Amino acid sequence: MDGREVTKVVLLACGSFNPITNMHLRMFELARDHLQDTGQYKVVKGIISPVGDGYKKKGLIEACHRVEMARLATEDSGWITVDPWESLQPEWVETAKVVRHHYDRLLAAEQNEDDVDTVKYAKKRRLEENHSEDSSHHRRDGPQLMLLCGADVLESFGIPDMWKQEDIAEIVGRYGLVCITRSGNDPHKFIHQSDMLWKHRKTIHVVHEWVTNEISATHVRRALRRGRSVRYLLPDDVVRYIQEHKLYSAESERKNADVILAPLQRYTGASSS
Ligand SMILES: Nc1ncnc2c1ncn2[C@@H]1O[C@H](COP(=O)(O)OP(=O)(O)OP(=O)(O)O)[C@@H](O)[C@H]1O
Ligand SMILES: NC(=O)c1ccc[n+]([C@@H]2O[C@H](COP(=O)(O)O)[C@@H](O)[C@H]2O)c1
Repeated sequence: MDGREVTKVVLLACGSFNPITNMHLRMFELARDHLQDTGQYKVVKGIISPVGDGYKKKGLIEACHRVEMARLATEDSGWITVDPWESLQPEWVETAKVVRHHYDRLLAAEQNEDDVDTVKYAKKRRLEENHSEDSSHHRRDGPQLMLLCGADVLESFGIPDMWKQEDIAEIVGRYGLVCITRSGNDPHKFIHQSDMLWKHRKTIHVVHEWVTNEISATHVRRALRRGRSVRYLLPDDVVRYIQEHKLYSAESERKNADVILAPLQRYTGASSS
């Protein structure tokens, strides 16, 4: 240690997790190693937040199953947990709102710890109230919340009408982003080509996954539909759960097939057919 302060970090991953794969779990390990290697951060918790049914992505099975599979997958982890809040919302929730929700919960937990120390709490509250987009989050002495995602999600920031610009600015500027490379994506180039991401490049941590690992949930669902083994792509308990509940068939893959994805419905005013 060189005397620099170490910031505690909570990593939040939002996604379909349809179903959760070993790669989703590996993302957390890669991100933790990367951040801790800098000597600036200590990752204290990981949160998986499966999206709600209102997201209406093609083939998205019921949230209760996706949450339960994520719970089974993380049962043995000492630091990764599943949070069902987002999955229980009746409508799709924008990711910036999900991040805010978890940040508020972290603040509330700190507040409970600090209740005895009113001077310290008042100071912290003042810092929060005077926050600017860029800095308040990093001045707190409690854990910092960062969004964890794959490079495909970072590159989706560039899809017209998919994300609000102010949401992107809030996520990368106020909280921070950890992005795992994925084959077919070039996050460094993407950041370089975006003025907004370039401005916030110091709070975007790109983690290079050298062992190219293209496990995707799409690939897993396809294998299941065809009666192929998915063992070693998913935790054994998740494989058993899928078999017991007969999840993922040609029929489940047709779910939402004719529906416009919720973010596009919201921003373009388009309605589902
Ligand atoms: N192989 C991978 N490498 C890096 N990131 C990944 C990988 N698989 C999933 N992720 C990331 O995990 C998060 C949740 O992903 P999601 O549930 O959409 O999985 P997915 O495999 O991309 O799903 P689908 O194939 O259904 O689109 C996203 O941020 C996504 O980028
Ligand atoms: N505008 C937004 O906040 C926005 C847009 C698109 C996707 N997302 C989120 O990104 C994640 C993407 O998941 P998938 O890769 O499974 O589609 C989901 O958690 C979804 O809610 C957020």
